[in-house]
Amino acid sequence: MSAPFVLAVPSKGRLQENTEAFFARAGLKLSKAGGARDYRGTLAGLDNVEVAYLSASEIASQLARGVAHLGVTGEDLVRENIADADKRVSLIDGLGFGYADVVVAVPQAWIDVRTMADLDDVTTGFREQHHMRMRVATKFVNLTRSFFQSHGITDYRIVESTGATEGAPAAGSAELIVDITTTGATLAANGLRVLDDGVILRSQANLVASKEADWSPQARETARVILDHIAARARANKYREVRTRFRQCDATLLTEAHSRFGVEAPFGGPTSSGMLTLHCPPGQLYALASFLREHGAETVSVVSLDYVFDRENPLFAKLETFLRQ
Ligand SMILES: Nc1ncnc2c1ncn2[C@@H]1O[C@H](COP(=O)(O)OP(=O)(O)OP(=O)(O)O)[C@@H](O)[C@H]1O
Ligand SMILES: O=P(O)(O)OC[C@H]1O[C@H](OP(=O)(O)OP(=O)(O)O)[C@H](O)[C@@H]1O
Ligand SMILES: [Mg+2]
Repeated sequence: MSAPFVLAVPSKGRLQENTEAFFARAGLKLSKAGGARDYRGTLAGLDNVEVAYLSASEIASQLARGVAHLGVTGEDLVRENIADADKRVSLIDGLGFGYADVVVAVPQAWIDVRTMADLDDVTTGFREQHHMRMRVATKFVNLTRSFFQSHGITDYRIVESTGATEGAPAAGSAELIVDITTTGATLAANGLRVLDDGVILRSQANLVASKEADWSPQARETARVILDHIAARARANKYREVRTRFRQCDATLLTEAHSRFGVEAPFGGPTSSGMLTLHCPPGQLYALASFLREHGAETVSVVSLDYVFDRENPLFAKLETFLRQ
């Protein structure tokens, strides 16, 4: 039997729920054979796929090492945990959940420190006054180092923190922090404020491919099938299907509809009897329906799409390009 294709997904919390829902919407059902406590699962209909349930940071490491072929994890963890990330993994697609910003935050009481340049100014004075370097509490050691370096800040020291980082300044174990924030509530509750240019990374959950994994022809075929489902669902989400039929419907009208409403005509222009199927961005539906009726349509129907399978699969194309590099 050939080696399994490994898909690594988050094992807990909102990331797990969102990941399962995301795959389900794409028609790919994840299931844990042994129930909730099992850390191995399957993907319905794809026998050679092994689903590995892991922590989000472990997923980043396994992708770097090639233990998993594809995985779902946050971009922040990819950039923090994988040196030379763009060579070793490819961010195939942002999944629209798990949004979090990695930020530099200082005590609100530091009214003169609004920017990274201000921070640079105070670090030197701090060192002279306190005979130690300013301390930054974070678990994002690598992201912090490269961001501070890019701003020319060198007079600081990192204090590694694995939990309750926002509490470090009040507890006296650091002067400022680098951590993730989504709503900003935790920072505010701890009397902290993000510097104006202090957003290091805007992260979200991504579908990530590993370069090092064993990309046998069978593994590539499995990836193609998975990415085909995902791309078909993504394409379906972007549009609603609009149908109409009226005599005056012609190529000129279609050109105008395309430029005004961003519609696509996936099956070509109107037939000789004026039958037309369009794919229209959801926000433009009413405007399009009004336009078509103004030009002679009696009826315009609109339906949601579940999947749109195109011959071209941009996600698989991206994977292939990455594996060739
Ligand atoms: N409000 C949030 N809190 C924590 N993580 C979030 C939040 N919003 C999005 N994320 C993302 O979720 C991922 C972290 O998930 P999680 O905390 O489950 O993993 P982990 O850090 O590996 O596990 P653990 O916290 O048990 O060590 C990161 O990519 C992070 O950006
Ligand atoms: O900006 P906010 O919306 O307040 O979110 C940010 C906070 O949420 C997370 O903690 P969480 O409580 O999820 O626990 P975790 O660190 O174990 O993931 C994260 O570590 C921050 O502390
Ligand atoms: Mg966490």
